[in-house]
Amino acid sequence: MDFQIPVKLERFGEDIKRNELRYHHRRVAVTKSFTFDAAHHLHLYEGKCKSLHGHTYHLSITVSGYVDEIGIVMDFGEIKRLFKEEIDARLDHRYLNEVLPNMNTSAENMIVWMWEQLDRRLEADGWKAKGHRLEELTLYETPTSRVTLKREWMTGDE
Ligand SMILES: Nc1nc2c(c(=O)[nH]1)N=C([C@H](O)[C@H](O)COP(=O)(O)OP(=O)(O)OP(=O)(O)O)CN2
Ligand SMILES: [Zn+2]
Repeated sequence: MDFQIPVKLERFGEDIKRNELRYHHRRVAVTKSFTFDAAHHLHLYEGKCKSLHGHTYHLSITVSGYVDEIGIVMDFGEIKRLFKEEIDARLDHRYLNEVLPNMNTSAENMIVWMWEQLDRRLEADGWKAKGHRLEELTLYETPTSRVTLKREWMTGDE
């Protein structure tokens, strides 16, 4: 039996092709946000945070790259996989002073450590060779306290 593509559907396909031509190779940033829970205390700190306590941390990861043939920069699911393997698997429901023994577990120190893990992983998985870059991380320690790290501050391009 002959199958005919309806004219309307054919036109839709043409529209998609035109869209590809227009947006392919545009650099766009994609962001995905996550939470994890952990306990910690601060050394060299006078105040309540020198005692053991916990947070539900919120982390937003932003990666930029070129829009590909199907119209995406990086699957949000892929960012989730990086987060799960590099951050969540190591920090969720852990005592941070134990799993990050060489640093004081301030939000500032933690976000630089997270940057190093994610950036190394983008390199190792071949994303950087395709032009992808880690652009920005934002880490909320509480709903009102957050730290931010941008690519230019890590590379000295500011
Ligand atoms: N610059 C930083 N200051 C503080 C950090 C830090 O990592 N970097 N950490 C802490 C404590 O670990 C803890 O996060 C308390 O933070 P804070 O915002 O003071 O939390 P509160 O819930 O008390 O905030 P309020 O909104 O004022 O109730 C301390 N400082
Ligand atoms: Zn804290």
